[in-house]
Amino acid sequence: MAATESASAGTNDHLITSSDPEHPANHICTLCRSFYNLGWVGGTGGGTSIKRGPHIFIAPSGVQKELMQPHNIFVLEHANRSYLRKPLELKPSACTPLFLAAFDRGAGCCIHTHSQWAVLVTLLVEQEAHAKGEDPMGKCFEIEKIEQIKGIPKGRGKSGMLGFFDKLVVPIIENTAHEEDLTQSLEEAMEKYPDTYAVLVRRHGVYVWGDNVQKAKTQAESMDYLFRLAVEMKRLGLPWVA
Ligand SMILES: CSCCC(=O)C(=O)COP(=O)(O)O
Ligand SMILES: [Zn+2]
Repeated sequence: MAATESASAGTNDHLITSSDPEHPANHICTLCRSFYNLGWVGGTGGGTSIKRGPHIFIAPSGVQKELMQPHNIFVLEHANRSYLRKPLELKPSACTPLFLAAFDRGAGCCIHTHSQWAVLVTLLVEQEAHAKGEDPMGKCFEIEKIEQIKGIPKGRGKSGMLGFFDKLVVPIIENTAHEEDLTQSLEEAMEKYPDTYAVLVRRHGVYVWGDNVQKAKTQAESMDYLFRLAVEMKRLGLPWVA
């Protein structure tokens, strides 16, 4: 269902006004500043969305994500996809339908990064498939026996985290000309790999989500650590799986 605008979308400043640093409108701005410093959301790419109660908080599209202020944040009613708050002269993030795909499946926060490590991993998986004479489409990034895998949960509806001897499998989808056109293939990957908390986008980046902000952040950091390590392992000729 596409998002629509409610009659009062220009007002409702109370929805984004709080002295609590963990209020989603404040938290999105703080997180994006730290993600910018990690190289995740530079050049306006990438972003973060948080769901609290019935409301989804969304950054504007095409803005410098590290400079956003709470008054720039959109608020969407999850149940009927209608905007309760729509800052004038701004458009909601093009990632909104992708964030919604994660929220529809129970996530509390979704992080989209343009990390170069994520992009490189998608290229290395593609290169390896070509080297074997295989079709890279539908291939996943797989890695095992690395301690940081323990930073990723076992799966939706399962308790606990992956163990050292578990294999982490992250599906990869093909990029499209427009961010929103990724939605169908992202949802297909989510259905095909119901345990995944991340989907890589070839030559683009990664979507990582979690039950809440803390978990999504931990998972995004763990994933990025593993992507970076995987790139360095490949450079050294070390295999990702035994
Ligand atoms: C140079 S960024 C291109 C768009 C993109 O991939 C992205 O993640 C940012 O989308 P938004 O609409 O949130 O600016
Ligand atoms: Zn993007």
